[in-house]
Amino acid sequence: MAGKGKLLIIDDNVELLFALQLFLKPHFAKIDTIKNPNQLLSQLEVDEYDVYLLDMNFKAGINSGNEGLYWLNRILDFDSNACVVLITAYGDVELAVKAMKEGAVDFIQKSWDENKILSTLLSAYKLRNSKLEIKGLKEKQKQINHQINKNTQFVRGNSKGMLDVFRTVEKVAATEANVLITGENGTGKEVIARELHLLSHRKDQVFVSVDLGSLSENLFESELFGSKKGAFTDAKEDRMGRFELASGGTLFLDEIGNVPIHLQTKLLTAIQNKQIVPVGGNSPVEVDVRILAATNCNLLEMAADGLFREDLLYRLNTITIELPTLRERIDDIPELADFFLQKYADQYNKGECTLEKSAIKKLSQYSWPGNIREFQHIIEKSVILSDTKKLSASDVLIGEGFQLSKKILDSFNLTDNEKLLIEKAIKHTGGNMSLAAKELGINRSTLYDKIKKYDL
Ligand SMILES: Nc1ncnc2c1ncn2[C@@H]1O[C@H](COP(=O)(O)OP(=O)(O)OP(=O)(O)O)[C@@H](O)[C@H]1O
Repeated sequence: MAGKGKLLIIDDNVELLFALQLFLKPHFAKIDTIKNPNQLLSQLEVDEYDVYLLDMNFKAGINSGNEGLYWLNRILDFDSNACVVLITAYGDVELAVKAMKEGAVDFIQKSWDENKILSTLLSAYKLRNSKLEIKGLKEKQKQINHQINKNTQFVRGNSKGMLDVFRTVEKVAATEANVLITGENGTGKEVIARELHLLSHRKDQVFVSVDLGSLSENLFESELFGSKKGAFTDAKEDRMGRFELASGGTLFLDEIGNVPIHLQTKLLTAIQNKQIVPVGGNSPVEVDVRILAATNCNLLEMAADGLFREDLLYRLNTITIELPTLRERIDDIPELADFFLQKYADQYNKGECTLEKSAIKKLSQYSWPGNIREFQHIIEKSVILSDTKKLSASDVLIGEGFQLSKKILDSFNLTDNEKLLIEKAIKHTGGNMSLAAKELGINRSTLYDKIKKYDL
């Protein structure tokens, strides 16, 4: 069976070239040879090789190996994933080590046996395939990131509060500073974190978000730091945690104020040492992450009350960005309304829709305890239910979902009662979704799922 891969042999010993070509022919799809290394660059212009077998010494009498090192570097300049195996004079181990430091994958000493040279070259070919696979995956990751980033459109707004926010965002994005983003639920903290990532040097790497508010204490460590096979009953294989997944990119720690104090210590150690130890493992793994964190809690107050570690707070809040509530940025309501109107009109095939002045007025007068998240749901609901393309005040369905309670007080229906309890919890906590979720005994993402499901 014919071999795979292309091999280029560069050596000034013509007999050796001939012998090697004959012996290796069945194992490679193509073998070319060059006896004068000066022809190497022009050869690389015409063809691409998987593996190179390169002599270290070309000129009779000069055995410094420098010429081999020179050509090694030219090949790597041309293709950084090239797999170059060097032929060294017997006893030239020091030189071979130097060459491997410069990027050669292996070396064989002259007067080799045939099995040794074949196995070295076939291993180099395997390595080449792995390198190309990694290159392909990195490229794919870049494309996927690019696609995700393209889809995350948002409204910057022109209100004074948001202009201040973006002034800070633009100053700190390109730095490696950790940023703490504060603001009520639904004000767009994650949107701002993504924007910071996109404007940073890490933009081609991943943005990994973790909702610490919805992580149970049991899962906290394994989710963040990963786990080794056998660490607990269900750990059937090694699993990477969010820190390691985000390495090279940005890690967004959402709802940081909900982390119990004893777990804060573990978080601090990981951030401080830039190392994590997976659950069930004993060796630390280096991680290179930029930390962005968000909360709707007042961490300074929590620190004063002994509920949040001060040292962790100072690690996180090198820069703090405070997002205004929607009721503090009423000026942005027309732009936001237009943005979501177009978005949902497209999504539900409603054609070109517009909002009449009365509708904008109604949207501007409401207090928006759930901020932009609530605003977005109201526009979505209004687009779905309206019979007209020109939406007026009566088509804007603010507060319609909260009519339920009176009707079903005496009902034993489980769904109705679940809706009622959710409504009550949201009202009781003044729209604070984390607190409402806590009172209901569910996590925040489940609460959001239910709000969407019941159209509340
Ligand atoms: N400026 C904006 N433009 C468009 N959409 C936005 C904007 N800000 C927020 N949103 C939308 O509002 C919703 C809530 O935003 P986001 O999750 O970023 O808020 P948050 O403050 O992190 O919320 P929470 O505190 O509940 O985690 C999301 O669907 C988001 O896409």
